[in-house]
Amino acid sequence: MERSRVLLEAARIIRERSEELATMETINNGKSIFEARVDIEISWQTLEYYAGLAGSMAGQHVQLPGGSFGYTRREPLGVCVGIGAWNYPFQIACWKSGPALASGNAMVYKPSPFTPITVVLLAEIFREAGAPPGLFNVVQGGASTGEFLSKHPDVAKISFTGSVPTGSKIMEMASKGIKPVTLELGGKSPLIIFSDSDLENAVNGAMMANFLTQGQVCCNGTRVFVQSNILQKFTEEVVKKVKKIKIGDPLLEDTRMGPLINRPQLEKVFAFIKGAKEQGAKVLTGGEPYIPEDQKLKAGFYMTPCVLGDCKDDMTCVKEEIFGPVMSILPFDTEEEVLERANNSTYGLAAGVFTRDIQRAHRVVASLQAGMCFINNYNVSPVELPFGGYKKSGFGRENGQVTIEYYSQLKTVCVEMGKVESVF
Ligand SMILES: NC(=O)c1ccc[n+]([C@@H]2O[C@H](COP(=O)([O-])OP(=O)(O)OC[C@H]3O[C@@H](n4cnc5c(N)ncnc54)[C@H](O)[C@@H]3O)[C@@H](O)[C@H]2O)c1
Ligand SMILES: NCCCC=O
Repeated sequence: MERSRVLLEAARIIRERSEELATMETINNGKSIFEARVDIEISWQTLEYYAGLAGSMAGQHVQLPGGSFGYTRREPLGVCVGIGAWNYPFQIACWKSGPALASGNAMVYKPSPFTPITVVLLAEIFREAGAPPGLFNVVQGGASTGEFLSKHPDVAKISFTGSVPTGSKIMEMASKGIKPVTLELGGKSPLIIFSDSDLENAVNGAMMANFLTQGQVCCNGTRVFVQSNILQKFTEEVVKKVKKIKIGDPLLEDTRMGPLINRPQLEKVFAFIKGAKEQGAKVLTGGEPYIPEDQKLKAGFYMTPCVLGDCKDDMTCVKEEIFGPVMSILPFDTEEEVLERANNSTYGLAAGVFTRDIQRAHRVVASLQAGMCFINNYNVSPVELPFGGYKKSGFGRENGQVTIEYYSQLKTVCVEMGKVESVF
């Protein structure tokens, strides 16, 4: 209950300072203030949710023959390391620290060097909320700092959010110390639109699946499979909407797309688009540098959101995570065919299906190889639901009750009420 009170107070402070924190997050990352507000809301909800679970952690009592019994205790792991990506800096820190602290651990958190600011505010908030000094710590730095933390003998667990190659290195380092890891990695998720869908809903779902945070979202549904008989109509509607996305100063109320995180990321996205064209895809809209009129924004890393048509499954833009505002549209004919193609990926973070046929919706998600599946929506993140990947998208979960298991260990106590029956 003591942990719960600290988390609840931290959530209250975040709520109270939400406008300031959202503004700082926009400056930190470049996402629109509109989206940053949602991130901050999800963040305080996360702390509230785990505050609720903190007081209810309990073991099991098990009766054994002869009056003997056993019981289990759920115990903290110790010092947990959190290593975060730059796309959701404050929210990722809350997704990790909420369950870690609720379970009785301490945390050392390393944000991405591209977004170092807001997690420091989170550390101040935890202190103000009554967390003892040293319970939640921030260490700034890049790869070498992450490696130092991952190899440190005093660290009991590593929770990592980032790319597959770095995740693989983290796992290797953790294996040397036999440390548990949670890996929240990248994705190339399928979004399947059946022709019986509510078209407007499906188009809105595809927009949500591709263009939040300048397309730099791990679970984005970037492989949009559309049933052939609605391909033309769907594509026209998507392109119309994408052209209307307001790009510009992310601190302005009506902006929906700010700059990408940095120059290398922007160049990487352009290289994917160039490669897509060379492999035969057609740019239906966007994919160009965008120079805002406002003088102070001219050096920003802006681009116009892009839709690619005439895509094929074996194109690089369809197989690899782009991590930018680029949607690839792929036609399909049958359910069986689309399932096979959707699952033909080394990733398995998320997937979505739009259909009015309820049986089909559940049948399809049951066959999708993805940890987070959406039916008739995409990219909503309720803290009550576990989030995480299959295959190379990682393992372990964030959010939901199950995450407590990833931040604690189970001790079993066996109690003898009779005499020891020695065989010697
Ligand atoms: N599954 C999820 O929940 C989720 C959420 C957000 C982002 N992501 C993924 O993250 C990637 C983008 O983020 P990124 O570019 O920051 O990823 P990244 O792997 O380059 O870096 C992530 C973090 O790891 C640190 N790091 C880099 N090299 C390291 C090393 N050798 N040892 C220890 N730490 C190291 C970085 O400094 C950063 O803090 C994308 O692939 C995206 O899909 C996944
Ligand atoms: N909605 C937050 C998803 C985090 C992945 O990038």
